[in-house]
Amino acid sequence: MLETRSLTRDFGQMRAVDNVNIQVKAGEVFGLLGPNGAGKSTTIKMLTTLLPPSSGNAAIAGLDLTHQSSEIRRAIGYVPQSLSADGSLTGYENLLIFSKLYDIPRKYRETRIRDVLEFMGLEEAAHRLVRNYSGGMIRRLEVAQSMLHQPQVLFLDEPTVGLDPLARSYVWTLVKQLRERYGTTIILTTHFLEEADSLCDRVAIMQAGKVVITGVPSELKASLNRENATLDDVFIHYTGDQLTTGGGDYRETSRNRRTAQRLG
Ligand SMILES: Nc1ncnc2c1ncn2[C@@H]1O[C@H](COP(=O)(O)OP(=O)(O)OP(=O)(O)O)[C@@H](O)[C@H]1O
Repeated sequence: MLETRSLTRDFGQMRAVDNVNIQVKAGEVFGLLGPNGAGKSTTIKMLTTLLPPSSGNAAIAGLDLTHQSSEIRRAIGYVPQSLSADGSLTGYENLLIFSKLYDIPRKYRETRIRDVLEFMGLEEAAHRLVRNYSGGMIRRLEVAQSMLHQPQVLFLDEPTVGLDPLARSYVWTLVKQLRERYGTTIILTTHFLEEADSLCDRVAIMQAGKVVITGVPSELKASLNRENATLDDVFIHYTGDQLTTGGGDYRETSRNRRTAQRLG
């Protein structure tokens, strides 16, 4: 369903994503993990056609990233880290705008909107202003927006950042159900490794732009040959001590805090 070939992105002298090769099968939940600044969001931005690669390419749903970007946009959904719902509109109105953006024929709009509202548990809140929603409800609305056109591949960039544990676990449950009900292939980034462990079929750990290891969480843990190894242990094993290697700059820190603040 998705394959990258030496996908690379430079910002000036800095190589943010360095020859990344990943393959994701149809219906998989695939986690992109890594410390702050590892290149996860930049990879997702390239795969969602928002940022052109400096070199390399990818195929998504059988489409070529470089030459078929508008077709790819129809085949994918994307929930960015930053806010993608309008607080001055109701949930229903936000969904209506997205259904028009996605060119969903008028006769299907109402049914699709009703379906995603029901799926995300937002029917009762549909006609309330989004600025009065909780952080968890906003995230669920954003996922609802991104699945209106029934995408084959859904990208979620830190879907649970800034949410309390209960709201987080609800979002994860919905992600699981999304795959089960619609067979959607899901590619997500997260810093919650325990959750990635229980949710993702496979993960790739990135550091300094490169994928350092890819695998099934249970196999990665077993490969450490340590009793009760966790995905945290795997992460530390492959990325080293982040206190000595940086771990995010001012721009990332302020962006993450803003995201956490608006959802918190
Ligand atoms: N528009 C940009 N201009 C310049 N540098 C950028 C830009 N976007 C990202 N970078 C840099 O690219 C590197 C990778 O950033 P990216 O946001 O992809 O990391 P990340 O793994 O998603 O981090 P986080 O977990 O904090 O979201 C970082 O060093 C970052 O400062």
